[in-house]
Amino acid sequence: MVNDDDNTSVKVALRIRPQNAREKAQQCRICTSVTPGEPQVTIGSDKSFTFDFVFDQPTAQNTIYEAIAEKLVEGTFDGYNATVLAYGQTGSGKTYTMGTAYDAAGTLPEFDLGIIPRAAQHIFNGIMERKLRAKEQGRVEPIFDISVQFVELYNEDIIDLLSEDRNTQANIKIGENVEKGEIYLKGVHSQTVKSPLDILNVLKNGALNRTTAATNMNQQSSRSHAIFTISMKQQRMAPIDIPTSAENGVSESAPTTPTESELEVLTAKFHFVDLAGSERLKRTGATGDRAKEGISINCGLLALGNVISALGGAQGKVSHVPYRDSKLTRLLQDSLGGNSRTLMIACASPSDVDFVETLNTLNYANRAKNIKNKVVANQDKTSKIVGELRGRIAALEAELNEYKQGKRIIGEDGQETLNDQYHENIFLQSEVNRLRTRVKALQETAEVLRGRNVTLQVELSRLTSAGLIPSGGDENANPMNGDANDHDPIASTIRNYLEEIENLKTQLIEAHATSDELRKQISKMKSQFGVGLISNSSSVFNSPVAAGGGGLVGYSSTTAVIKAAKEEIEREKKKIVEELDDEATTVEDEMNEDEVLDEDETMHDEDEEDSEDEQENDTKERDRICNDLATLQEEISIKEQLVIQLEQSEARLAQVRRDYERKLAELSQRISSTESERDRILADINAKSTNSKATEEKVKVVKEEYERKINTMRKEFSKLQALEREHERMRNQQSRQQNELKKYQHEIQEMKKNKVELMKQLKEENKRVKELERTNAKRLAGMEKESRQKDNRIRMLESRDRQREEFMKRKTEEYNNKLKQQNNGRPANARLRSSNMATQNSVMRNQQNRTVTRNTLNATFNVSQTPNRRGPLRDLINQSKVLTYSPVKAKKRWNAIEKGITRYIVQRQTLDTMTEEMNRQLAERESIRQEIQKLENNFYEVPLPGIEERYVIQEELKSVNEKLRYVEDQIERVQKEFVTVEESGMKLY
Ligand SMILES: Nc1ncnc2c1ncn2[C@@H]1O[C@H](COP(=O)(O)OP(=O)(O)OP(=O)(O)O)[C@@H](O)[C@H]1O
Repeated sequence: MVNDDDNTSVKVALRIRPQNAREKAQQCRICTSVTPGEPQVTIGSDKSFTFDFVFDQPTAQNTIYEAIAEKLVEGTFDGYNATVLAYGQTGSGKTYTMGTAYDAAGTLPEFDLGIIPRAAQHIFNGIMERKLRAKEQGRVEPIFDISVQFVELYNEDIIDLLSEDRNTQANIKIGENVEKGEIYLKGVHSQTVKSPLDILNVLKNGALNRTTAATNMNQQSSRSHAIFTISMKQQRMAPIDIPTSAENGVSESAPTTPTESELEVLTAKFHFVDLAGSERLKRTGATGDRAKEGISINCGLLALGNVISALGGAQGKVSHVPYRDSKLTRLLQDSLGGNSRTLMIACASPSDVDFVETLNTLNYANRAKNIKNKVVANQDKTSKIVGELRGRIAALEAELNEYKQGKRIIGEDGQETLNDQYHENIFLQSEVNRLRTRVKALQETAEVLRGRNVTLQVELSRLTSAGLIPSGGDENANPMNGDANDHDPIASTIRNYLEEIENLKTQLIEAHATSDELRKQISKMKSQFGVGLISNSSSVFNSPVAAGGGGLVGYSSTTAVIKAAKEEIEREKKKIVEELDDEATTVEDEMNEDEVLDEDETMHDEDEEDSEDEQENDTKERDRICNDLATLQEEISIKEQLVIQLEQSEARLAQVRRDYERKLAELSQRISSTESERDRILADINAKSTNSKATEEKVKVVKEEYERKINTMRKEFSKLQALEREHERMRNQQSRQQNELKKYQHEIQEMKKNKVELMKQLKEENKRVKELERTNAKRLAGMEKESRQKDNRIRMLESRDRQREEFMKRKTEEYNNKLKQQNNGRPANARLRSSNMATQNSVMRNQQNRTVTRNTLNATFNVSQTPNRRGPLRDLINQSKVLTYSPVKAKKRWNAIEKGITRYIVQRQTLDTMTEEMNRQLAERESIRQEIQKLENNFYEVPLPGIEERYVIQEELKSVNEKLRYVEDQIERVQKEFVTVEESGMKLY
């Protein structure tokens, strides 16, 4: 059971908390603004971010829950894992939003309850609802097992918050179920819960054990990452789809009816992750243990940032994700890029004092948007297997039916073939049916003729008794009688004419009878199978109606055959196109993979040659298979053309048939009118037979007239005959075409076999390629490990380098001096420019120092760097990477790396200096505010100061307020410049 949106992106929500009392007291400005009606936030004056959800300051807890968490909790009832992750600086509201610090004593008002307590309530309400529904519907009630775990990650140690025994903590291990792609904790207590209150008690007890401490920024700051997990196991009776059996066995596409139900076991895990604050160490003013905690927190979050970057990298191509770099990322492995619906809530402060932290949070969250997870419901294996087996049984039953009917047989060579006798049998049966129809028609004709004979006999005896015809068996006197009247031209003409009429009549009756019989058969078939089935079924091709030749049914059957053949071809085409697409994607992926491999293999020449040969062979082989598939596709297109031609000739045939039928009807109409005319004239002649001369005259006229008429009719009749002959010719052609169609179908069958063969080969090829991929991936992982170690060494060297560089201090001093000067009236941009110049100059000077370390770095950095997306330095290294090794290229590459590093350092230094400036200005703003407060107090002091004194205070207040406005403008300006500098260079992570 795969989810519809099984490729689900990690959703990101931003929550901006209201300003706290301290920020209000400091009269901090609000630096964030949310676009109304849009999930968009702007920080500073013009830097905007868009997320899946954005909640501004006044948003209530229940609104947040309903908008983002409710759906995820519902999903756990269908077996989908979920993770909610709160990220942000200290005091930004992570714990408040998640509800991790729940107080079961009930001091927390309902309004303030976070996501976890609400989810607990929701889960148990859901359980009750489902049980009640099952009861009402007379079904077996589902059984639920809910258990919870609560751990914290403190200084890279996993601590079970539900365990009293702190000694067992060392035994906690992270395990992985590779088959399910699931990460779990060994040695962690899992507590079964029976009610929402149980969950809340567990939450409270765990929260009490959690490591918190007061920092500069939050009185109760969480010093660890907390993961609260609710596991749900559900056993329920789920309806199963039973395929209905058709007459010819059970086909795969047969409609299904949900009649039975079977036991289904679903499991799901919901992780609630409350991360520790992401702020810089400096801001919390932490020292000692707090500082150590801070470093550990930042390492974890840095690793998380690297994982997010790797997963959300360019075009979703992920080569290596460093999950194992920290325990936090390892624990969240299945929530990031794995089997879980994941939501990250970025918590932020609106105040300008937290400008830099908020900007960092927004950047971090922005990258998480690109992560794609693969979400699959956790259904137990047994239910899955039962479903698969049921399908298999249906297919086997269908096959068995075909064997029973003799449609399929096993040849002497053990190969399965379609039975010729079966087809012959069906053909003969159709022939018998056709003849049976004809016999019936002839019987009906005979019946009509018999009736007509009786009528004529009666007429004859009537005329004889009336004396109009001589009696005594003198048949010669009867004008309608043949041979004896040869000498009488009128009589012979009339006789011939009558004979012809009789023949035509007989034919007409037979045609009517045949058509009636066929019509009956059609309506019988319609009522038996329904119209759709008749027109679609390919068995109609062999039906008696089709073989019966001519008529509407024959036409519709051939149309059905053509339609079926076209559909078959369409299906084949689609399959081939899909397979070719798949193949193209695989080839493309492999090509890309090859590129990556190529890069790495520049340093492993021997391996490279072998691998290249293998890959070349693989490519050739795949090309060959692709060509074969393309040829097959071409042949099928040709066949398709032929089927179209068949269809056209079929249409022509139908037209001729229609003409023929119409003419026949007209002729029969005219025959009957001529017949009545003849009767009338005969009666006249008989009545006036006394006057022979006049009679002769009249007879002559009548004769001439009739001869003319008969001639015309003969002409028409011969035309009709020509039409009939044409019809016959077309029918022959049609049967030839039907044979051709059969042949084509046989050929398509053969082609299918070939295609199966090709697909097999393709599969084998893919298997081999995968094997190769696995080997390469292993090698790549090894190389990446090596590369990481080298990265660490580089980082170490860089930090030592930086420590040595005293120029930073000098530069800052210079900057501060310049700033002071600028405060006295110099324009802002000039100041920034000079600051940057100073930075550049310092860096230039510093480059000379750096050449010493450069040799060391040179030795450390070799061309074997593997691609990864961890941080800007690694990005630079990857960007400047060249495919083949040469001293010149290596030098160029080194220069590019060095330039990048310099650029990055300059950018970091500028940002750091700007942050310091911002902090200094914030501090200045604070002192101005205090000064204002003091002046205001003096102004309203009791007893009130004198007028003069108050005037002086007022003047002072004016100038201090102006100063405040100036400082605030400065803060805004630096914030703007900060965003610009940050955007201009590499990203901070
Ligand atoms: N949306 C909000 N509405 C009202 N108060 C809030 C909101 N968000 C946070 N707060 C308050 O702000 C203070 C700090 O919040 P909280 O402890 O949740 O921050 P945190 O991000 O978890 O910090 P840390 O990382 O240090 O643990 C708390 O007193 C909390 O009640």
